Amino acid sequence: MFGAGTDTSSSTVEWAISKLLRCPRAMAKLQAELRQAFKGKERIKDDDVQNLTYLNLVVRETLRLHPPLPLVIPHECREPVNVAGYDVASNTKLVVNVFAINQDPEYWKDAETFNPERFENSNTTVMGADYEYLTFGAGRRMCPGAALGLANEQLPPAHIMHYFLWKLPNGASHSTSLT
Ligand code: HEM
Repeated sequence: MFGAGTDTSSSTVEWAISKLLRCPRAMAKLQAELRQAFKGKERIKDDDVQNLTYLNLVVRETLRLHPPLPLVIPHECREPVNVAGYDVASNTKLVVNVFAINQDPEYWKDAETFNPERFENSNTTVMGADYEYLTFGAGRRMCPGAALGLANEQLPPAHIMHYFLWKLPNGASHSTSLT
């Protein structure tokens, strides 16, 4: 529980900052949302960030491009089954490549681009109902901490982006810097 619930969140916060640094448009939009929401507030609390639309989109898009578990925990098949036309023998260990699925160009336009707005009018849920977004897995073994995980991702980036101005060091360009 500790492993599953800590590294997942901290790596996502790091990726969110990295993505925003390379996408000044999204960073400016997020900071505008935060400044508007926190006007006059001395401290930002959990409750303050739950309904921030753009922050939520940034987190979802970061988790699409950088799932903390790019290959989910292996699952072992207990009996022979046929999945989507593929025969899977019993005792086969299956490893789902979430990283590849989350960026499959068949389902995602400009799949590798960081674009939080793609979720604006989208019905894709992050909770395992849509198999093109598998960051939390799906089915009966999907992540039981998904709601907590998502909630954990909101406050740290909100603080970091609200209280500090960020830019790449030594004049590095957005397109060439490493992520
Ligand atoms: C961004 C945050 C998180 C992500 C992306 C994430 C992702 C995942 C994924 C992909 C799995 C494997 C699903 C599968 O095997 O099909 C998993 C399993 C699990 N997660 Fe998370 N997780 C997150 C946060 C958390 C938190 C906060 C907790 C608990 C406090 C947690 C507890 C667990 C546990 C116990 C399992 C094993 C479930 C099982 O095997 O039945 N996770 N998580």
